[in-house]
Amino acid sequence: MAALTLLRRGSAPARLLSGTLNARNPCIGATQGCHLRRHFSNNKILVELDEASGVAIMKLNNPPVNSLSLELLTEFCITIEKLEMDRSCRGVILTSAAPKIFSAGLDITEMCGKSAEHYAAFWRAVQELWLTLYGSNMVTIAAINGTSPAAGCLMAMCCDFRIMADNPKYTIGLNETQLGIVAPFWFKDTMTNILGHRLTEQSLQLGQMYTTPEALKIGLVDQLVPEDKVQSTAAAVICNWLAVPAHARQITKSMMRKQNIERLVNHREADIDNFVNFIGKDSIQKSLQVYMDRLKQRKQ
Ligand SMILES: CCCCC/C=C/C(=O)SCCNC(=O)CCNC(=O)[C@H](O)C(C)(C)COP(=O)(O)OP(=O)(O)OC[C@H]1O[C@@H](n2cnc3c(N)ncnc32)[C@H](O)[C@@H]1OP(=O)(O)O
Repeated sequence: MAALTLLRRGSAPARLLSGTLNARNPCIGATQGCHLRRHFSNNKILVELDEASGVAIMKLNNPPVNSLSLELLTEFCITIEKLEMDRSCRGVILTSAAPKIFSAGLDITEMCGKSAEHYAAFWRAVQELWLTLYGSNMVTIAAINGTSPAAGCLMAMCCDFRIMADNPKYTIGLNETQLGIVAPFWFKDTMTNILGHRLTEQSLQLGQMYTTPEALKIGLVDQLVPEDKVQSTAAAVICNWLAVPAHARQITKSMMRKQNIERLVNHREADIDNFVNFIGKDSIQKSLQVYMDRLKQRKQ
């Protein structure tokens, strides 16, 4: 099932056309103290949906570093699809349940020493995450409360707005080349739409991880706030986004993202073949192993 919500629902979806009392300002209910909260979680994702505001807080919960395993990727897509179908949900704040780490990116162990079938299933799930999140009709805000390399950064870049904790220890970026691997074209396209061609080229070639002031300066994140203000700022920002007429905002989002989404949809199988061939190479397996060994040695 291709999770192409924006393309599937190119015009305003029925659930929004049906309207609600607070359709113009969905945060009114929340400020009036009318809180109907629903909690649901699967193994790796915690969700709290406030029906008054229409906002779900979605927390990645895969300790110690929220690496994106096949299980987490699958649960992530199911959760977004579920929220997308839920009439009472119109926006998602994506954040981490782990202290200091938003997400360590793809689970490297899923890309080491496994079969070609496993690599293909894993990569399909990574694609699905991107299609689901980047193509979501909902307002999506990344509340980046920790370091966020590679696919962690990609997840944040898929969102409509990025708020990051202003902590000198946190970094964010697409560091794939540092692992000896190459970010695929749709990672590159996502970053290019945010940073522009020149900066993306430099950033990808160097596998650059940015400090928080650097990330703000180049526009990789939209706002820096003190660590204890990340969630409250995200809640305030999402209210502003939800106050815009939904159908107009959604069509605009679709217009801006459609080309990138179609590109992956049209080349999905070739992209999987490419990944499987690339990641299965002895030299690439060696690079990943060296990288993992270095990570472990840092601790000793
Ligand atoms: C064609 C191919 C394209 C593929 C595109 C790839 C996209 C990706 O996302 S690749 C993944 C890139 N991620 C990274 O480079 C991050 C690596 N991790 C770190 O830099 C650090 O772990 C940290 C900054 C995220 C956290 O540091 P710290 O709090 O000091 O925690 P540890 O380093 O001690 O890590 C704890 C534990 O977790 C393991 N681990 C860390 N990252 C990953 C990961 N991405 N995948 C799998 N496992 C990871 C780490 O090895 C430690 O394990 P143990 O030693 O067994 O405790």
